[in-house]
Amino acid sequence: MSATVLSGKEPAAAIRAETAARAAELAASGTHPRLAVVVATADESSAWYVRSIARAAEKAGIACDIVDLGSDASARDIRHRLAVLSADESVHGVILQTPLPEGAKLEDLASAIAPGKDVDGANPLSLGRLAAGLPAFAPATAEAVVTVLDYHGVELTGLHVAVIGRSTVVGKPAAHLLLDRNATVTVCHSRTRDLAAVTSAADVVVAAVGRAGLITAEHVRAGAVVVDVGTNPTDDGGLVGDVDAASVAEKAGALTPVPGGVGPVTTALLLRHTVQAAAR
Ligand SMILES: NC(=O)C1=CN([C@@H]2O[C@H](COP(=O)(O)OP(=O)(O)OC[C@H]3O[C@@H](n4cnc5c(N)ncnc54)[C@H](OP(=O)(O)O)[C@@H]3O)[C@@H](O)[C@H]2O)C=CC1
Ligand SMILES: Nc1nc(=O)c2c([nH]1)NC[C@@H]1CN(c3ccc(C(=O)N[C@@H](CCC(=O)O)C(=O)O)cc3)C=[N+]21
Repeated sequence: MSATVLSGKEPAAAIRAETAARAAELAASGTHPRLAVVVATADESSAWYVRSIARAAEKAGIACDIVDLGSDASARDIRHRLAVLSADESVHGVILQTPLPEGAKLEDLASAIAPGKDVDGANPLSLGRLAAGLPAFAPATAEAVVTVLDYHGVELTGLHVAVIGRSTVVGKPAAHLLLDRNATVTVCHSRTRDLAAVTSAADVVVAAVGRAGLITAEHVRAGAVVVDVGTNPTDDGGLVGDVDAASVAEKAGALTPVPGGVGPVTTALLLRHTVQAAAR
């Protein structure tokens, strides 16, 4: 028995099409949606993401400025640039890539992103509003997790979901979005004792760690739904998830692939948020 593949390609294409149509409407009325991507890292998985944002933005009719400050940028420089972009009326969305240089903390720097332009939900105000159930942009990756499950008809109410990872970009906001959908959520991290025991009690496992192949069949209950958020570059230029797909596919009921799962949906949602920000 092999797990059903929960592809992100179809929901991503639908979101991109709707986003391109809205971008064209806005352009016709004189607003040209623009996203600024601030980069201060040489991380390869971040570089993959930035390339796919630039490509998808172009296709959707959204201008995309890559602002590369280099991996030795200071926290002060990054913060200043975010503030300048936030004050620029021609820019509708601002995102800061992680990881960041030593000593720079996303939660701290992102407070310089105006909440209305915070299309990746990185400003602590956005995360606070999300946790409080108030309107805010959710981090695109966290929203992509729920979007993929929705698209494939996974009804979350009452399910036990184990989220592995507690970052501000993925784990924490994903836990809030899942709670909002009436799931029972357990958040795991590097200090979790007996990870496999915790995750194999869950109906749905969301892996957002950043370690290739960490999640094996022993972490997963038979028939469970597994969402693989990890994007780990391989030596030969490929990309693999946090889930050991070969062993997990034999036990899980359903599994999102890498590539072609959460990633494309993340990119599509980021652009949707940008158009929403431009429409305001
Ligand atoms: N597909 C997509 O759209 C996206 C993919 N990603 C990918 O998702 C992954 C996670 O990203 P991000 O959240 O930013 O990463 P972070 O490094 O910020 O967070 C990783 C989390 O995993 C936890 N962790 C580390 N090792 C273990 C372990 N052995 N067992 C259990 N938990 C562990 C850490 O725990 P602790 O807090 O205790 O340190 C931390 O909470 C990366 O591969 C990244 O590239 C990220 C964003 C978007
Ligand atoms: N503030 C911040 N927010 C992020 O969301 C964020 C970040 N920093 N830093 C880096 C990680 C990594 N990440 C990816 C998203 C999509 C793909 C993606 O779309 N991958 C394609 C393959 C790549 C391609 O085809 O171009 C796929 O999975 O099919 C990859 C990686 C977001 N991240």
